[in-house]
Amino acid sequence: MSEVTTYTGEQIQQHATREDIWIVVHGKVYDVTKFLDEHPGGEEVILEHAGIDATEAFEDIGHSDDARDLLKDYFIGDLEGEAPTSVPHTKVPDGDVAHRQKQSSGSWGILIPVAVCVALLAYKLYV
Ligand code: HEM
Repeated sequence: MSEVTTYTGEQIQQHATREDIWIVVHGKVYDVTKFLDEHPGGEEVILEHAGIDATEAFEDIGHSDDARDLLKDYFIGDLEGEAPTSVPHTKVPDGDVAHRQKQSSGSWGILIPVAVCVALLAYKLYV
């Protein structure tokens, strides 16, 4: 009898990106990274459940028996403990956020001295 690997909710949450995506359906863990492109319902609906429990969504659609059979191809192990219902971190990488903040403060950083210079020039010219 072969042992089935088990994964905790925390481990599953680590796999929540397009390049590495796990979902939970009925207490089983699936690595659907390679299936994203092939999903007849589109990748967006699967991405929405990246790293979390997708059982309800999977059942709500009323997937066919073929779809249920397909699940087996992506099975990697059983869920241990509670299924995650959300991913703790934002899907936007930290670097991106930092980059955007830097950019906006950068443009203000230039605008303020320019405004001061213009005001000084205007003062010198007209007073
Ligand atoms: C590994 C997991 C999944 C597999 C293997 C799978 C498989 C499939 C398959 C084979 C179909 C074609 C219709 C059918 O045979 O039922 C389908 C359609 C669809 N799936 Fe999935 N699916 C998965 C996960 C999900 C999830 C998590 C959602 C979330 C809502 C979802 C939403 C849909 C939708 C909206 C359609 C289109 C239904 C339609 O156009 O009638 N699927 N899926």
